[in-house]
Amino acid sequence: MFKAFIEPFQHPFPDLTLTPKAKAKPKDWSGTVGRIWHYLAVRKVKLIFVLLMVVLSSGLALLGPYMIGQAVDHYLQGTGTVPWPLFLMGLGFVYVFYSLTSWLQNIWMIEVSQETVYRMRFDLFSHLHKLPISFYGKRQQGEIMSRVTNDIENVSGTLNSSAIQIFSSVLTLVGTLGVMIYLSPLLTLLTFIVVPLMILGMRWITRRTGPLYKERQRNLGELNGYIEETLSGQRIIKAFSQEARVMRGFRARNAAIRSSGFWAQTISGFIPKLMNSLNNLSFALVAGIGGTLAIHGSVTIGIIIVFVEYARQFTRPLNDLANQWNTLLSAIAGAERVFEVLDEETENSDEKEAIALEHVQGAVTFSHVSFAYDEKAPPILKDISFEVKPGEMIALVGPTGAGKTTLIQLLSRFYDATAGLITLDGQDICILQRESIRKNMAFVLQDSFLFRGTIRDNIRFGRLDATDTEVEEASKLANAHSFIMRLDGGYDRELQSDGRGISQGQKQLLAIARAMLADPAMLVLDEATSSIDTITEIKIQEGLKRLMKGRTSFVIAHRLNTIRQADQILVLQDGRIIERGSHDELVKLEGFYSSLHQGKMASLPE
Ligand SMILES: Nc1ncnc2c1ncn2[C@@H]1O[C@H](COP(=O)(O)OP(=O)(O)OP(=O)(O)O)[C@@H](O)[C@H]1O
Repeated sequence: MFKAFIEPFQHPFPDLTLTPKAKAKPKDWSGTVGRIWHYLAVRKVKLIFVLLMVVLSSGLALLGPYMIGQAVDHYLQGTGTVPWPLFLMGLGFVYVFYSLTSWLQNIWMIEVSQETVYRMRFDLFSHLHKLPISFYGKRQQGEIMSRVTNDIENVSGTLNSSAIQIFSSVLTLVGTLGVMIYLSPLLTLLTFIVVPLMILGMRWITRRTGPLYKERQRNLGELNGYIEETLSGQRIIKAFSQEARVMRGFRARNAAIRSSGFWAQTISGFIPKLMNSLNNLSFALVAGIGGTLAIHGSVTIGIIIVFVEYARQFTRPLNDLANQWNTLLSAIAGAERVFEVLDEETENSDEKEAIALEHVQGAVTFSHVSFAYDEKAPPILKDISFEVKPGEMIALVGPTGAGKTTLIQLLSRFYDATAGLITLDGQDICILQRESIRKNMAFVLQDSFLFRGTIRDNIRFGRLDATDTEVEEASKLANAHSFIMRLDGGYDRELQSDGRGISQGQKQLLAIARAMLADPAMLVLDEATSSIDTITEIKIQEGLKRLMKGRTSFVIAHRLNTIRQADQILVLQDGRIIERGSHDELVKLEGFYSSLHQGKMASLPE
């Protein structure tokens, strides 16, 4: 139960947020774009250069056809000799310079967008480490991962290509329109007759594809969550032969992505077709009516050449706009999902004046503490009161679901009590910094989490500045040294994620060593229940005994023989303390504990 939430918090990450960000929730599209701009603005100067290059390249794209038209008219009308070598050099210069500005714009924008997503990813990841445990209870890990990876990648891709392309397209459109009106208002009108049709068509299409892209991102997150869950649960899936059921679940989620992806892409696939058809119509109008006008001498051939070229040029940005629009919508959907997480209240946000406890003694009191995970649901802990002196050992006993883990969660402030008071060394824990409480607590759990890395690094997770000698000393006290030395590579042996490759008992010995190194004033031990051989168990018990010496220890007990020495045993049932005292006192009481002890209950009741 503890495994998933405790260890990552033993060394909470400092406040690493890179970019100050607007806190308002994105209620709409423009809110999200505004927040992306916040990130982009970090590279303002580069961005200005990019925009300058876009303006230059758009201008050069207009200049080329204009020069060709002018040359043709000069030649046909015989109004002057065309200095061909100079003209060709000029034209060559325009196109080379056009390529250069486009290339520079591309390179610099890649830099801006990579910096943007780097900061976004960083902010998101560091924010994730500041969120309360309740946040993780509500979501699948894979779904959260999808936001850090897929959604952010989506924003990156769009910034690289679409954002600048859209700006460039708008510029080209406006520029083309200006020159066209200057050359021939009538031909301009003919060319632009198709534009309202294009806009209507695009609006019709994007209105349908926008929600589909959003749905696709959501489906992708859902699929990632499912994959993560089923991969980490492989052992159970195989043990219960549930492969077929898992495949059915996968198929349904995969099909949902296929369906939203299919419709989004099919409908947006109409855009180029629509644009092409309308483009051809515009060509035909310019060529047909323009040709007739040229015969009557109202326009020159050069102008018609310029118009045909511009007609192509202005439909290309329109085409691009339509295509990029979809990508942009999909990126905004991704960014919204990222900002949604960034807007989640952090665990520390209410603690500006919180006190840091330097030297914790380990005196703990609970007085009339009640707690409910959900305000509307009945409380899980009811009127809990007890007192622990520094260095005492407290055992928590009770049936499953009695509230033992919840009680510890309140002490470590993963949740705050709904009523009552909890103190540590006489201070209300609500006015203490969470970090200072957790730094003074270590957890040794049934299934302790180990990270990918060497055994040495995993032990050093208890105290990052510990020397190699200190790591080995702690391992010796924890009874872990001898098994580590027998392993291939010893302390440098690489562990796979979650300590796969070593046994359950060995994992526990490493967890004891880690806690020993952390040297905290308080300990939480979730006793191993089974699956550990007798010799290893003796070693673990010995290690734990040394670890508990002089520290306030809370032991969640599953078997009674290990808690005989406890200074206090609290028997919990349905969130209440029903019995309390030492082992001898409780046996004499002839109540719940005594029945357990005499073996009247084969195991703790459900
Ligand atoms: N995150 C949560 N949200 C809502 N309810 C929860 C949550 N965690 C635990 N509960 C509920 O709170 C009750 C007490 O759970 P808790 O884990 O504290 O019991 P426990 O005594 O430690 O049990 P076990 O020995 O099986 O670990 C249970 O009914 C459980 O369903």
